[in-house]
Amino acid sequence: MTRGLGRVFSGFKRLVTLSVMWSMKHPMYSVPLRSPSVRSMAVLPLPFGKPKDLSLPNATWGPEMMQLYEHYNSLCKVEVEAEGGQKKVPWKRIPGYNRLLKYATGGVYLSKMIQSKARLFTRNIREPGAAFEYALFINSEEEKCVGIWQVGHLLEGPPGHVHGGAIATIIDTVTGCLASLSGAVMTANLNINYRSPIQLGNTVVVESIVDKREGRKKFISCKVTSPDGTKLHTEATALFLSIDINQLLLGR
Ligand SMILES: CCCCCCCC(=O)SCCNC(=O)CCNC(=O)[C@H](O)C(C)(C)COP(=O)(O)OP(=O)(O)OC[C@H]1O[C@@H](n2cnc3c(N)ncnc32)[C@H](O)[C@@H]1OP(=O)(O)O
Repeated sequence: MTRGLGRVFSGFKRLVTLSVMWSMKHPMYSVPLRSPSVRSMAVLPLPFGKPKDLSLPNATWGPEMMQLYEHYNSLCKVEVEAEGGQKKVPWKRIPGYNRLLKYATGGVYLSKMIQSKARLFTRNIREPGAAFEYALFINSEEEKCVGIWQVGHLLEGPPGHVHGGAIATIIDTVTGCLASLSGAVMTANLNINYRSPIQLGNTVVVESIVDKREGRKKFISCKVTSPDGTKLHTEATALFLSIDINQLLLGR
């Protein structure tokens, strides 16, 4: 039974992987996938339901998180003048899902059944409010990404405060989202200065901008502050390299 299902899954593996990336329109995979086979696969229906957007307010969001969400969400409705007298809405909220890939190729120790349960690291914990609650907003005109994050009790490092690795995850996600605006990337380098600890349960704002580009390289900087911007928690710089997503997925 398991073997039979495995065979069905492996047949669907590439199809679903690529369809999901396509259907979710995540900036990380926003470049059109060009091979004809990929294009035809993308229009086929998914064998599972529409993914739930988790970057929307839930009952665990505190007042600061809600205020920030409403602020950035309202920016997503503001039109600005673009070239040729056209109107544009530069801010967009990035929907947040449990996973980007249903069936990634996986490493040698990952069975096909387990692969099918793969989840985004930041969406690993199902309990709302327990870990990372977040929403990402991107401004493609200014090449800027802002993340609002409420950090739950399961992210404890030093007593009562957020683990440095969890902060690195937050920074990697926000800077990675910005870097992947024009195609798939991988983090090559992440350089973090922890300035002041973040209390568990607090909300922080993560702002990132593109500093420089050089060929495949994107240099991005990032700041993590309190919601009113008065307290600096963390500063970071990151280097992202654009990659061929097909090579990554096929493990070449
Ligand atoms: C919305 C959700 C977003 C989440 C984003 C999450 C992103 C991630 O976490 S990615 C996971 C963590 N990252 C990884 O696992 C990456 C592992 N590393 C790799 O795969 C590869 O080393 C990779 C892709 C970064 C670069 O490899 P490759 O494409 O072969 O590049 P390579 O030829 O070695 O180097 C290209 C250039 O970059 C430079 N470079 C590469 N790595 C680095 C580095 N770490 N520091 C500085 N420069 C570097 C090289 O010196 C070279 O420079 P130049 O062209 O001037 O000579």
